[in-house]
Amino acid sequence: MPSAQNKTLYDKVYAAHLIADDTIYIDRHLVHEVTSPQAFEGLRNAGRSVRRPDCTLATVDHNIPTSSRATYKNVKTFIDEPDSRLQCMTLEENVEAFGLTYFGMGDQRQGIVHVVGPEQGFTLPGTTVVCGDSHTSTHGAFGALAFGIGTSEVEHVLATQTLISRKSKNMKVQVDGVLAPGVTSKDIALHVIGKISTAGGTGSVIEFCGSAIRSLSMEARMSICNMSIEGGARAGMIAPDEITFEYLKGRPLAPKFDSPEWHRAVKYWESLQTDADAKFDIEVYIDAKEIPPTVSWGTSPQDVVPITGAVPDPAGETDPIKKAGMIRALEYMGLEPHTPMQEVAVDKVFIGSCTNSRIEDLRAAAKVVKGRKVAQNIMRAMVVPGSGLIKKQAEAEGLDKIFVDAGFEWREAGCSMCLGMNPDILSPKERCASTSNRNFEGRQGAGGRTHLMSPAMAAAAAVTGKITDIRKLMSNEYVAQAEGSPKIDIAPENEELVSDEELDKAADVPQDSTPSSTNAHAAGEKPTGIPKFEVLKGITAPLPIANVDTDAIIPKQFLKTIKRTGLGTALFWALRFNPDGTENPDFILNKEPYRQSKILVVTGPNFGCGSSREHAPWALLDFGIKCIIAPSFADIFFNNTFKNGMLPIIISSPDTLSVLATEANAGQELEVDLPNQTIRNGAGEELCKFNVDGFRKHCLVNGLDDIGLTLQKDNLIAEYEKKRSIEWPWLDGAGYLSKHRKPVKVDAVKAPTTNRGAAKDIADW
Ligand SMILES: CC(C)[C@H](C(=O)O)[C@@H](O)C(=O)O
Ligand code: SF4
Repeated sequence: MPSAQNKTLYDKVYAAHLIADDTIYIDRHLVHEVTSPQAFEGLRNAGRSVRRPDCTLATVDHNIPTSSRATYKNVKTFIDEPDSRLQCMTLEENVEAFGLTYFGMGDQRQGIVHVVGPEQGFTLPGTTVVCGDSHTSTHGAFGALAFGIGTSEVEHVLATQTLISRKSKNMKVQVDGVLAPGVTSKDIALHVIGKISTAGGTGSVIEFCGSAIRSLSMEARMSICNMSIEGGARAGMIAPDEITFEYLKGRPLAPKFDSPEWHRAVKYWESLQTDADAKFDIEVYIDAKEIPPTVSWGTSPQDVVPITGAVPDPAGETDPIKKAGMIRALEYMGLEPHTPMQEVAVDKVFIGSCTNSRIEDLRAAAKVVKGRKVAQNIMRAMVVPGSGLIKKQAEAEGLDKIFVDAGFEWREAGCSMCLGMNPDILSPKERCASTSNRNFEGRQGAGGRTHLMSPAMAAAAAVTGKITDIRKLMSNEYVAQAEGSPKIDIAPENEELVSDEELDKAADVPQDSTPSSTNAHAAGEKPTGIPKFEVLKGITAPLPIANVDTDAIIPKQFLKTIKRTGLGTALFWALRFNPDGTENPDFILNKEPYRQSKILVVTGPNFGCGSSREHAPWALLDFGIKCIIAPSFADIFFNNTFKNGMLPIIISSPDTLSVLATEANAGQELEVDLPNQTIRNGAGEELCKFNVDGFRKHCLVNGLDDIGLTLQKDNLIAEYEKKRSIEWPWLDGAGYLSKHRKPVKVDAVKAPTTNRGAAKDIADW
């Protein structure tokens, strides 16, 4: 452990939240409709309450249509797609039943969860922030330790306000110097990922530092931290400074500006700097002037080239797994090696997502678009602001008019075509210039082709009809600022909000309840169960693919369920099935004996990268696969498997992996013995040993659910909360909740009548 003088920012925030044995306190929990239904269901089944409703903020973003809300009354009548509607209605029932602050579709503050948190001042320096969403890394721009979690962990945080989180490695990405004109924080992010790869940050928390980073606005910093998950990192962080404090001034959920509490908070926030002699496990140095406007060519965020570059040639790649991946990516993307990127025509343009949908992004795009028209060949160009308040701000500045005059659609806030869980999708083979963060196969729609780039570059592609070097369209006034622009109210008294009395009535709130008294069940808490894992013997399927992302393990259309079961048929959907729905006979799990597989041996690194969707392990489990062996795993996926009684095994020796893959290729069974940490062949001969974390092994072998175990530490959690109230009083029950709602006791939680149509309409509040 580093001494008091040589700590990184991450070391400091982690240490300040440590309660016991890798258990950290969570200050801020953001919730959305996709990854929460099963977590709330788990709470209900165990009779548990939400420990800190005052530290929890919910909104809908992934499933909602981005069409005009002029006729909006409620989600039940507004959302056509039944599964999307069900997921949003389920969230509304849950926030009502558990007494949580919620920004619904009728509320101007609704938006993408990672846009809303910072905008409201819910995200603060030095806090721990989690959400059932991989891009929670965004909030690290404030010097918060912010990371995505799976649904089981969402349940853990709701119930305990803590998380079991092992200390990660410290990684530094230092970018010094001045960015060249036309180069934005999105280009920094893409350039860094191209350099370190999508697995480069695995097991690490990245601190972004250096003069180029310091010069960035908060919004630009958020775009970089947002994409640190694409670099495989657990989280990205930037030390707070004057730019951070300036951004937080006047935010409704931040300490009141210039109050004694504000000054106390700023003093603390100023201490959140990496000490001069702190050591990092990994260091990456980049000269800002070497970063060009950057664009992706393939199906992984690491597949990037400078805008002046060309599509790469797999012929030059010697690693067989990488070469096969490149060939597949080029075929999927419909690109020929050596094609100059600027000759690639696009069909659609998407400006939005939690990476690039903030006001500065829209201003940068509008500057390029102003006085120009969307090119003839562009079938659809959309601007989707990240929140209702950003939309309002942009309209006050007249940006909507610039976009609409040019031929863009001006939409309502949501995730939209970033992943297309709502109606905004690409058709097969359509090519999109997108400001989002992921270009995985099928990400924006089955068969759709995504090129990642900055908002200015996407705007340039819209007006020229092809991928374009932004520098060709730039005028001298190109700056991401709007001097003297009108300021809108970011804490509007929302007419859509129902009255306090109605809220209290709706939640049946006991007036005397306090946050720390909500854990009515804590004292007698017994650990409940997950399936035990001891010895697993079975057919093992070989998978020689690198960077298998969770979108590939289970695509977005299957995330709309509110259950954990029945996802086996969706496993590896695009690999297993042809576009016409027939089976792809070449895919390993469609062959005998692999249809019966219980184990997967993956020979490429970084299995399970990308999204935090726990649907990925649920789908594997439902198919029958309980153990995955791979050279490395993405962090969130790795955690999620254990929570479901599954065992991910890291085998980093290529020779050992090849022995296991040979058995698998021969259709032989393997035997995984967890108590003895041994893998044997079908005849019982030992092939290798493996390592596993002691606590995780204990939970798996004994079938223990760690929520129950954590709740046994209730006195430590309560003690920490007392200390937190004294040291950082601004983190308690502030803002909207204290104004509108009180937390609920466990026995006041009413199970909703049903998750289906019979449930009563719930207005936004
Ligand atoms: C739905 C959610 C689990 C997912 C994530 O974790 O990232 C989504 O936001 C995405 O971008 O793929
Ligand atoms: S990455 Fe896309 S889908 Fe995921 S939270 Fe951000 S905007 Fe939504």
